[in-house]
Amino acid sequence: MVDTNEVESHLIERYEIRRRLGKGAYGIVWKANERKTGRVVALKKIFDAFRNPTDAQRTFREILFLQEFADHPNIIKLLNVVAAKNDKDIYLVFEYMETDLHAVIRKGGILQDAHQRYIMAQLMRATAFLHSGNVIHRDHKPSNVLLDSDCAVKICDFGLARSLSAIAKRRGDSADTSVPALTEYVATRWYRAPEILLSSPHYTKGVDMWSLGCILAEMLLGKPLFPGDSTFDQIEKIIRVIPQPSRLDIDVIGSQYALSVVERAQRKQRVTLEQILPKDSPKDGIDLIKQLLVFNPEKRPSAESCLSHPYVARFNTKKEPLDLGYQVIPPIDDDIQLSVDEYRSKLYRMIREKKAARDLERERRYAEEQAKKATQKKEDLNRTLTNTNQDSTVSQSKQAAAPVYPGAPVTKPVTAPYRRSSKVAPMDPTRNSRSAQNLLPHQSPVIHSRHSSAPLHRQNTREFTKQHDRLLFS
Ligand SMILES: Nc1ncnc2c1ncn2[C@@H]1O[C@H](COP(=O)(O)OP(=O)(O)OP(=O)(O)O)[C@@H](O)[C@H]1O
Repeated sequence: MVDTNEVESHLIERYEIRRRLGKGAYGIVWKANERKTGRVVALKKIFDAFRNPTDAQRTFREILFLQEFADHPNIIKLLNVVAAKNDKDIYLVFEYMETDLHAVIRKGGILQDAHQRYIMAQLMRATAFLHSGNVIHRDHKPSNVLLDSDCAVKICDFGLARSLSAIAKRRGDSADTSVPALTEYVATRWYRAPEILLSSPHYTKGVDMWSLGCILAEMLLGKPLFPGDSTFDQIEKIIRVIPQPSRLDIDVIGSQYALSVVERAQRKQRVTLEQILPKDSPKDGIDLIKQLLVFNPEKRPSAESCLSHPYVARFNTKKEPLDLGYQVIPPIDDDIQLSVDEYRSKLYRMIREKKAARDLERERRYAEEQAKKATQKKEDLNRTLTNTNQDSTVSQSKQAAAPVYPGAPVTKPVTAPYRRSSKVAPMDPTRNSRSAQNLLPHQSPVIHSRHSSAPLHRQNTREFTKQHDRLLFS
């Protein structure tokens, strides 16, 4: 039963709330129908989004990064941001996904080997894209991996994401791409890399790669690989499985406690990954996990290089770019906490500016497409005219070189009428390549039918904004 009191009336006017999808630490997510279009969306209410500077910063980051990475098919699309009338809560409207990886793993028996590989390939692509913008997600875990019935993956929840470029810029040292550890880092313990657990003063893209290793192991195992119930228990569970770190590996993370904690954790009986994982686990899958779950973050492979690993290579068939093309630098220094009001007004301004820039870009692309179409039309028309002239020339007289009418230019003899099929256009390799989806068994038992995913960002954007000044985005 949906408690509609939890959603403000101006949202109810716009969205029909269907059912609750999930509840996280920061908000509730509902499935809803946009009344005007009927499209299915996920509505996330962030409670008291600006309660204190830390929460305000989290809200700010989440929206900022969602906007930056919106164009990747494996990253959830933010369709709208709606401010609550109380100016405290914020509603985020997302494209709807049927389930998440946590729910699917918990049900058990749904994911086959091909699904698991395909999911990993998509996670690697999304992560490579984020990392290309020099951003780390910092909260990769199964409940942040959304899925649909075609096994398409979209990662969500960017509340902990951080820009490495911003840190480097602040330090005036572009080569240093690590983030100083922050006390507010609250990512789920089970997926935390050892350097975070050991309070390393900095961390890198390697933290996401560690979490991806944990996710793959969880898919094979059917339950979390390292379900620690305290920070030390977490370290112990990790250390007894992964290869023993060398002194150099421990020094690399620059944590003052690391050596003593690791030595204490090493007292536990060791166990191999092969002993923990099911007997029929694919060898290449185990190999990928072993590469990702190494103590020294510098020795973990990058997301991009993982895409050529045999476990995922066959499923890496998508052609969308892996590179954002620029580095994301948030307009607010991450280490300076602003007041709640400053965050709020900066956020609203940023959303509006981004939207204006995107509208402009969309219009530019639209104009470009139209110009291309017009040129094509003109060419087609010219071709048709030429053919008509040629045909009539041939049929009117066999004297091809003779002018059709006095003063007309001499037409060349036509040996065959123009036929489109006589010239075969070069094949677009991306169109005919079998997508990974085709390789997969369709319709898994619990992930039901997929909803249409028309290019939503093209729909009625202006109208929405005009309709209600609380609609910040759209
Ligand atoms: N676009 C979506 N489509 C369908 N379900 C979604 C969508 N977005 C989120 N969910 C569901 O809601 C849950 C919580 O979402 P989200 O992680 O964004 O919230 P959160 O409060 O930031 O969570 P956390 O406590 O993990 O930080 C997800 O695990 C997922 O089950």
